[in-house]
Amino acid sequence: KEKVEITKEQQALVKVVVEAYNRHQIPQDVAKKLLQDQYSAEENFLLLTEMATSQVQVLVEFTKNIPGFLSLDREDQIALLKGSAVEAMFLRSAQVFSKKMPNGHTEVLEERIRKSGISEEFMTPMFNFYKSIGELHMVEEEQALLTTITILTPDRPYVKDQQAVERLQETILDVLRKMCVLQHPQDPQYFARLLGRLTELRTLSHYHAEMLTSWRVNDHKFTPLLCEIWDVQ
Ligand SMILES: O=C(NC1CCCCC1)[C@H](C1CCCCC1)n1c(-c2ccc(-c3ccccc3)s2)nc2ccccc21
Repeated sequence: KEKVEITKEQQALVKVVVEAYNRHQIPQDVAKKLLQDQYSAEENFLLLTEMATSQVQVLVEFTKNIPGFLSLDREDQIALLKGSAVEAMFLRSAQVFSKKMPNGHTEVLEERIRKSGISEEFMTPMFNFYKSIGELHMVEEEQALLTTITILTPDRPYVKDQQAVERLQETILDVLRKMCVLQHPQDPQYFARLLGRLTELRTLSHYHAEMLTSWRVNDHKFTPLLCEIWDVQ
């Protein structure tokens, strides 16, 4: 039975990433806001564009703290941000949805999202993903490292030096694998299941542009930043 141990520098890396992840989180209040009132499709669309815009800004700040990210080619940094922003948004949404809430609140939140204006056909894949993330009961280190692994995906469009990104991603994968073994000794498949969620996340993210254009509102207005990130308009 191999003795798994996290090295000093790996501990330091996790600390930097988790602190940055927690520091750069948009206020959790989106769930609270949604629980307070039932909004119209227009108000929900506006809320999403506001949330998404601040999430992208937060993501940029977060990546500055990923060891090695700023040493990548500058255009590759942009390509990684552009390529992972939607996935990071769905992953964050899943984590917000899976947070422990008082009895009945999750059901209300689900109802509000179902009635938010997103067309029906996307609800099943979206909530299947949210629930599969919830079932993992990830600790915050796992959430932060999984988001980092998503950002450091080498095969995003327009990435030139894929090897450099692969090296950074492998560093994070290695420490996450060890943490999973230590955190979930009874479940040797846990790390594999965690990575399997990233495949589900990529599939869900394929629908994002259609989810936006089919939102039940008359006029779909996007900020220039979101046009960049969301491949719309
Ligand atoms: O505010 C939100 N998400 C924030 C994004 C940034 C990070 C924090 C969370 C939205 C709201 C949904 C209801 C209407 C208002 C917006 N949200 C979603 C999304 C469903 C579809 C989404 C999407 C994204 C991109 C493209 C096409 C579609 S996001 N799932 C949630 C689960 C729990 C709490 C909120 C949740």
